[in-house]
Amino acid sequence: MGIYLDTIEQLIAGVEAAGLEVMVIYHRDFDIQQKNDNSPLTEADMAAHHALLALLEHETPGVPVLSEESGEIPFATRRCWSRYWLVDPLDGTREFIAGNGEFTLNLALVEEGVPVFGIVHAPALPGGAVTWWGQVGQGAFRREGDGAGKGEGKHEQPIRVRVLPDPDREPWQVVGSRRNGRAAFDVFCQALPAHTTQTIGSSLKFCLIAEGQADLYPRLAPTSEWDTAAAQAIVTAAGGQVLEAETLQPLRCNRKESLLNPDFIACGQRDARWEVALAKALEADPDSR
Ligand SMILES: Nc1ncnc2c1ncn2[C@@H]1O[C@H](COP(=O)(O)O)[C@@H](OP(=O)(O)O)[C@H]1O
Ligand SMILES: [Mg+2]
Repeated sequence: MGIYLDTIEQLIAGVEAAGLEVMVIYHRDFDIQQKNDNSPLTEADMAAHHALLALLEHETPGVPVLSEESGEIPFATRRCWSRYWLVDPLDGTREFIAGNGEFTLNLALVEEGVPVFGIVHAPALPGGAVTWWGQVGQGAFRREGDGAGKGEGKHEQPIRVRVLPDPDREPWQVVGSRRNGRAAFDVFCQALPAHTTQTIGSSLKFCLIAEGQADLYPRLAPTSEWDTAAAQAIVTAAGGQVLEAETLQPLRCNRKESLLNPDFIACGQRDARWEVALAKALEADPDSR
């Protein structure tokens, strides 16, 4: 079913506007609270949450919305949703607090458990704001600018994953979290052919794969469905895949009571050499993961 182009333009404009609200808070002092799971929550998470909920209600009235900052919605209710919005208003809250710019606003449309459309907006990158978006089967795109004229003027570029290079000629590029799952990431990398690594916060890791700047993102540490759905749609639309680590089947949403994802790997292309490395990392002592 997906979503029409004119609605996509309105949604991107709305996400950029929410990004501008977030940036106002980023540049001033802000409150930080602790959530029940001990993760931090800032004023910016809530400002983006409210802005994105209002946007979705306006653009697609009647389509249910699940946001990281919504109250819990029982599985008995959600399992009846054939189509819904899954929102992470501010992914990389710890990076937002650290002030390193590696945070994103995330909007995914999920149909029958499959993320089919996604927007990831990074308002605070060193070169200025960037938005990635993609619709499965119709391509993925990258545009620069914050929606208010800053950094604008460059055309939207179609993006595509890159062909996995011969590592003897060009090392594979592997991306990982700054903070989570470092030990398992290292076990995985040790079993790979020639490669370089980069750590970066939030769903930006997937966007690097979608635009062919990275080849692999192994995630052998917890995430929730809102952390991955928008970026999975973009990676898939760009020709890549996001696969459960154990089964190498595409990651799916809304299949169970818990919203936690299994371990997964995002890739531009499958290759037996990294699949062996992944199996080794999964076999490693769980305490080191
Ligand atoms: N123990 C845990 N359980 C569930 N999700 C976790 C987690 N530790 C980290 N995360 C998720 O990892 C995200 C950060 O990813 P990364 O480490 O790649 O930057 C967080 O996003 P939020 O900032 O939206 O909370 C959070 O959802
Ligand atoms: Mg998140």
